[in-house]
Amino acid sequence: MNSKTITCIEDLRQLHKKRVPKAFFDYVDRGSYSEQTLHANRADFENIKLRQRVLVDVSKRSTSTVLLGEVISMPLVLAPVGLGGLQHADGEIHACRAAQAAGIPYTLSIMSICSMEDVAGAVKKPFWFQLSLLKDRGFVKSLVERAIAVKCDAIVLTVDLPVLAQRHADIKNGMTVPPRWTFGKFVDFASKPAWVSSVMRSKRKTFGNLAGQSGNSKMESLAAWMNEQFNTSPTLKDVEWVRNIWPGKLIIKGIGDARDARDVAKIGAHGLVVSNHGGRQLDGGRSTISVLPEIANAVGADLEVLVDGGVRSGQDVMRALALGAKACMIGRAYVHGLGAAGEQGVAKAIDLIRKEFEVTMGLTGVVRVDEIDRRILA
Ligand SMILES: Cc1cc2nc3c(=O)[nH]c(=O)nc-3n(C[C@H](O)[C@H](O)[C@H](O)COP(=O)(O)O)c2cc1C
Ligand SMILES: CCCCCCC(=O)C(=O)O
Repeated sequence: MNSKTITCIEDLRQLHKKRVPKAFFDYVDRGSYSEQTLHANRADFENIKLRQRVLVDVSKRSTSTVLLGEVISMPLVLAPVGLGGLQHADGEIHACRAAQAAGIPYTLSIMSICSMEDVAGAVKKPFWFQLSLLKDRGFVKSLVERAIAVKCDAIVLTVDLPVLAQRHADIKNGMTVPPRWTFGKFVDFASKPAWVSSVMRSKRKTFGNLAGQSGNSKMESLAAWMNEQFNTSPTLKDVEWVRNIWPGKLIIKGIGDARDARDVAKIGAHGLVVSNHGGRQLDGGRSTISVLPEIANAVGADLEVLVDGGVRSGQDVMRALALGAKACMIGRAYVHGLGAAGEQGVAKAIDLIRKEFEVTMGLTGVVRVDEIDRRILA
């Protein structure tokens, strides 16, 4: 990667597309059904106009903030992303290292290729772990115990997958468990030799956290196991159950309605993420940035509100903070960096957003993160 000619997240996306087989790139890039929500997430950010302020001393700016009691270098968190290790060999380790070097939290997906023990053994600081309420509660409990043992900082409990939506591109690309092989796919893989030699040769190719679960070594039984395990429609009682078995910080991810937000505040979660799973679940739903103000109003100071979905720049981070978020999560923005160039690519994605955020602070007349509010919006 020629770091100097990469000037925005879209450049990393183009490089990612060039380097990673189409099925894996589309798995990241695309959304569910007609992709209306995927596109609304972006379009609604672009419609929020910032107010230019000058004649204010902005020579000394700080992007740092406090999130859930921890000082972080900017209001940004890497979101949980399944199958990261198929974008780049040991992808989750690369992403976590880049986040920690940049001073921001990293969230490991339950559906990662590297297990939480693999990541903990390869990085210096604690990270966040994303949990799903699978049907086998004994197994969920064992994941929580493992998260305690590897000293995870927080659990991010994802609740927006009560049923699984369809992603047309994944079906067309044979991005299924087990994968469907076609002649076209072989040709595509052959045109990405660097990816093939690293990812295909990597010893880690299946879901690390699920090792030992129903036939994890056999793709067919893993598919059946996953379909059964994810189809559980959890309720608030289940969230309370996690609250009772996890002693640390708990963040509920996938909230899109003020009623759910108030419920989550009542059961003593520390934070929530306004999220529609990056436009990969409910299609036809509202963008997250348009839902954020009503959720921030509904919970007030009871818990910390994060938002994700469509964040691609430091300007987007400013818009989200102005509308009530304490921080943003990014998914695709960093995975494009991961697919493009591993740890260096993720570091580049974070750095691009950090620099844009810092400049945007200066051009909207603010020097501290806690000064950002609705007044910076036109
Ligand atoms: C390829 C991919 C895999 C994802 N896997 C997970 C996951 O395992 N768990 C989860 O809670 N969210 C998952 N998400 C959703 C992200 O955590 C996040 O909500 C979303 O990417 C935010 O939208 P953005 O990509 O536009 O930033 C995934 C998203 C993508 C793009
Ligand atoms: C059985 C489906 C698991 C999906 C896990 C990854 C994910 O959340 C995604 O959006 O993709």
